[in-house]
Order: sequence, then structure tokens, then C-alpha cells
Amino acid sequence: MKDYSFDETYFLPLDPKKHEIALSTEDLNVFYGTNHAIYDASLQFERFKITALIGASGSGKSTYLRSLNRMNDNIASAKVTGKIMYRDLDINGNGIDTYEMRKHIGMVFQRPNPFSKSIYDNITFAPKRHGLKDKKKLDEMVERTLKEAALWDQVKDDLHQSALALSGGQQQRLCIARAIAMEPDILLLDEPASALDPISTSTVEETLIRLREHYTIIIVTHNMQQAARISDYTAFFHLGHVLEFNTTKEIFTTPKVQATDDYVSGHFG
Ligand SMILES: Nc1ncnc2c1ncn2[C@@H]1O[C@H](COP(=O)(O)OP(=O)(O)OP(=O)(O)O)[C@@H](O)[C@H]1O
Repeated sequence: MKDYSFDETYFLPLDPKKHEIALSTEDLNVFYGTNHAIYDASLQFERFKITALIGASGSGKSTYLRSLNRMNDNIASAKVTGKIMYRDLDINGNGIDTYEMRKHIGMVFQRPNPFSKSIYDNITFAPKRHGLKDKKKLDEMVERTLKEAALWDQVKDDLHQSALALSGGQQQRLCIARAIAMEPDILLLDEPASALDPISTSTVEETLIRLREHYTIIIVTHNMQQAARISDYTAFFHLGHVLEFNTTKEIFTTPKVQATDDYVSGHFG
């Protein structure tokens, strides 16, 4: 792989008067034991926009994404330093109730991972654990989230069938419905369509574009066309460094950093 200078970076300055920032990181570093996986990542995520994280395999996209709602806490060797600012609160600080925080910053994983329960119970599981018992409210939540995830029409007569009987694409949309049941501000998605066929992929993409009305979305994707189709902003990762952050249009038409140009034009990665 070609060497690139890490001094050569470009970050689109977001004017806080024009852009409401839903989440940001300041000098975020991630280590797995002695492996330094993310270097000084400072990014801002605008509210009600989709930001794509792109870069070659091993560049640190998933590590960075997982840090945003402290999923790396579950990895014994992982250490995360720096700030993750959410509503004036550093959620990477001590004393943060991660269970509570993840109600605001939800996550959808690469492989659809519905619980081995009914469609209805998948969505109501977390809200019930948080104390919601009112059947009418739970019914409304199931309908709302399945509609938002574009699954309602297909499953409304079978809400008590097993989620595992759904197709892969439907299962992933159920996982999105489950993630938005708690009405998070921010939705993190780690390659949510990589295990899906092209038709299911395009339905998931359409779902995400509609969800942008109500949620701030940060998505890791290997698929350049997908990043270009659905995202407003793109951050390019290379060997643990964020080398460029800009509007998706700029990244794909006139990147400012050579490594970005090489990656999006398919010269490496
Ligand atoms: N659970 C883990 N334990 C130890 N090291 C890890 C772990 N997860 C990732 N790493 C290391 O961190 C670095 C970044 O990996 P990461 O998976 O974040 O990259 P990525 O860009 O998301 O890659 P991919 O596109 O292949 O998913 C790599 O060196 C990887 O080996």
C-alpha cells in the first residue's frame, strides 16, 4: 500500500450557527492493548444528516463507530481516550450510565441479529425492561417503529410469528425498528446491508433516507455507491487516521487529499 502523509488532512469546518451538531469527538484515540487503532479523531456529526465512514479494511471505521456508544467497553483490551460530546456531556467520561446513554445512541450491526422471539417481542423487549407496561402504548410503538422501518405492511398480520422466519432484509429492518423503539437521537449502523441481496439493500437504504427526517445517522460502509447514494457527509479513514471529512459530493467528485482520491477511485482498498 502506498504511503500517505498523515499531515495532509482536510476537515470541512461546520459552522455551529448553521449546523446543529448532534455528536462530536475530540482527539479520540483507541487502543487494543499495544495496537493503536484510532489516532486523534475529531469529527462533528450534524443533526438529521447521514454521515458515512469509509476506508479500507482495518482502517478503524468499526472501532471508531463502536466507540461512539461505548460498545468498546465490552472488549477487555480496548482503551478509549478523548472526548465524545453529546448534549454538552462527555459520554466517554466516568460515571456515565451506558445503558441509559444507549437509549439515545442506538446501534444496528452488520448481520441482522433479531432475538429468537416474536416480531412484537423483539421491539417491545427493551422498552419493557425500561418499565413500559401499558399495552396500548406498546402496540402503538410496534406500529410506529415498523412503519418507520418500512416493514409494517409486510408483517402487520403476523406480529406474533418468530422474527427468525423473516427474510434477511426484513430481519435487518426489524433490527432498525428495534433500535428506534427507544426513540434515540442517533443511530449507528455498522455495514447494515453488507449481508443482504441488492433488493433488500436498496430497501434498507430507502429506509435510512426516510429515517434521516428524525434521526442523526452514522453508517460504516464498504460500498462506495451506497455512501454516495445515501450520505450527506463522508469521513475517510486510513490506517486509524481520519484523513478527510467533507460533504459526500466533494469527497466523491473533488477530494482534497490524495489518499481519498485513490480510495474512492478504486486505486487501493
Ligand atoms: N476486538 C478487537 N480486538 C483487538 N483488535 C481489534 C479488535 N477489533 C479491531 N481490532 C483492530 O483494530 C484495527 C481497526 O479494525 P476495525 O475493525 O475497526 O477496522 P475497519 O475499518 O472497520 O475494518 P473492516 O472494514 O474490515 O471491518 C485493526 O488493526 C484490527 O485488527
